[in-house]
Amino acid sequence: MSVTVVGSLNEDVLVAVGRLPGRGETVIGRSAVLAPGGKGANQAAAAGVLGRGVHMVGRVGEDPAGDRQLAALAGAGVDVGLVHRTPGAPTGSATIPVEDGTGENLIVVVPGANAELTPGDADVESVRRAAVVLLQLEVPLETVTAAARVATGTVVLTPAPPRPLPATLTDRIDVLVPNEHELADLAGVEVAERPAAELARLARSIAPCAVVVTLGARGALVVPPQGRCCCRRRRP
Ligand SMILES: OC[C@H]1O[C@H](O)[C@H](O)[C@@H]1O
Repeated sequence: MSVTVVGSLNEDVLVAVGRLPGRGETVIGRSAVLAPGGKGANQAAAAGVLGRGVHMVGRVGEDPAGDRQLAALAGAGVDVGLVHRTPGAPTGSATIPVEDGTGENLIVVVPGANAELTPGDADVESVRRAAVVLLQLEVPLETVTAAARVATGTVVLTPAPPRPLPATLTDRIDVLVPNEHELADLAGVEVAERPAAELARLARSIAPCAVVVTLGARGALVVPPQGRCCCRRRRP
C-alpha cells in the first residue's frame, strides 16, 4: 500500500528539564539533543519503518539541518525524492523542553522552509495515486487543501497545530485525527475533560468525515462519518 505524507520536516532541539518553565520564567535544562522531527516527517518515519512505499512531500533548507532531516527520513525507509531543497530558507526547527517524569512538553516551531511548500508541490502523481495521504497543519493551508483536493485515496488530516479549517478542506478529508485540545480549539469551546458523547457532538460539528479523537492514556474515540463523507464520493 502506498502512503504519501505532505507536511513539515523540522530539526527538533529536545531539552530535558526538571519542570517546564512558566511564562517569563527561566529554568536550567539538564541536556539538549538534536533529533529529526516535524509532524509530517514523524508520520512518514513511523509509516516507513512499518513497510515500503512511503513518500514524503516537503521542503528543507540548503543547510546541514536539511541534510540531517533527509538522511534520517531515508534511513527510516521513506522516499525523499519529493522533499525539495529551498534556497534562502533555513530548515524548519522546533525547540521542545520535555519535563522529567511526566514527559509533558512545550513546542515552539520556526517553520523556515516548511512555509515555502506550495500547492504545486502537492499536485503530483505521488499524492494523486497514493492509497493513503497523510496531512497535518505545519505547512501552508492552501498546500494542505491542494493535496486533499487532488488525492484519490484515503485522506487523513491531523489538525496540528489547530487553526480554522475551511469547508474546501474538510469536505475532502476522510479521517480527521485531533487530540482533545485540537478538537476543542476547532470547535471553539474551552478545553476540559468531556464525556464521550460530548466529544462526538463536537467532532460532528467540525467535519462530515470520520473523526478519531486521540485521548492519550484513555485510548481513542472513533466517531463514524456522516452521510456526505467524501470517500464515498470519490469511490462509489
Ligand atoms: O509533534 C511533535 C513534533 O511537532 C513539531 O513539529 C516538532 O518538530 C515535533 O517533532
